[in-house]
Amino acid sequence: MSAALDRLAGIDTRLYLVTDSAQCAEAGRTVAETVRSAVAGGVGIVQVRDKDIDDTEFLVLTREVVAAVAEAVAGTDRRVPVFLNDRVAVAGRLREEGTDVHIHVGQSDTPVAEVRALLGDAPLVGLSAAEDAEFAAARATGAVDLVGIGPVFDTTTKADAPAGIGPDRLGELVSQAGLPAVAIGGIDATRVPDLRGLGLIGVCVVSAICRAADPELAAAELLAAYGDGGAV
Ligand SMILES: Cc1ncc(COP(=O)(O)OP(=O)(O)O)c(N)n1
Ligand SMILES: Cc1ncsc1CCOP(=O)(O)O
Ligand SMILES: [Mg+2]
Repeated sequence: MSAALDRLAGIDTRLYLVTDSAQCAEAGRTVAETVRSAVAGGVGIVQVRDKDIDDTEFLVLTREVVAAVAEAVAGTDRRVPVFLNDRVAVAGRLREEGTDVHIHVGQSDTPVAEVRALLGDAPLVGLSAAEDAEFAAARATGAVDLVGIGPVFDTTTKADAPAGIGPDRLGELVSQAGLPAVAIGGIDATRVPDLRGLGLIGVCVVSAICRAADPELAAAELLAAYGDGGAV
């Protein structure tokens, strides 16, 4: 666990934004504008997620997001990593160009060992996991930096998501995980207090920021409600 935490050094993991291009557009903003504002409000990790565009469009979108993060952190010592959802080939292309991007994969996506074979040791790798066998397999690879557990609450953002597991079950899973863990699914500022003290390194949101009238304010409110996450 401590080796995995070492690889996250310097990152404020408490608030992790996963982007949704359609939700940002409905709110009247680009993804990049949303990310710039949310990072200014305190988001410490960004994941680019869009299931409706091809790799070329995803490459362009990710470049915009990387630039938005750089603008938001300019003049500070903040390290705000950008993860790509699935798209290992796009991540490889960006890394070859010298852009420091990272990868999040699910259980049905490119296997973690393959991600490492393609991208090497440097990028952070996140994996969705929700049961003991998945955590054990993740630990056995020695290649997973953090796990995403959820949905913790019901969500409409991810079409194929199962029902929320609730904070109590989440707490059990976090203690089984043996890896740094973030929670995802249906999280907003009213629910964040229920996720304190569960041993998480942070919470992930999509709609709570992408649909917000003011992403900077939404991020600041989420962080105020989460605080230090509660004593681990
Ligand atoms: C941080 C984080 N945790 C979980 C997920 C879900 O990933 P996955 O199960 O691969 O589902 P899709 O996001 O690909 O629909 C995530 N994206 N991020
Ligand atoms: C990508 C993903 N994986 C599990 S739930 C989810 C979507 C979470 O979206 P929201 O924060 O809007 O409920
Ligand atoms: Mg996936």
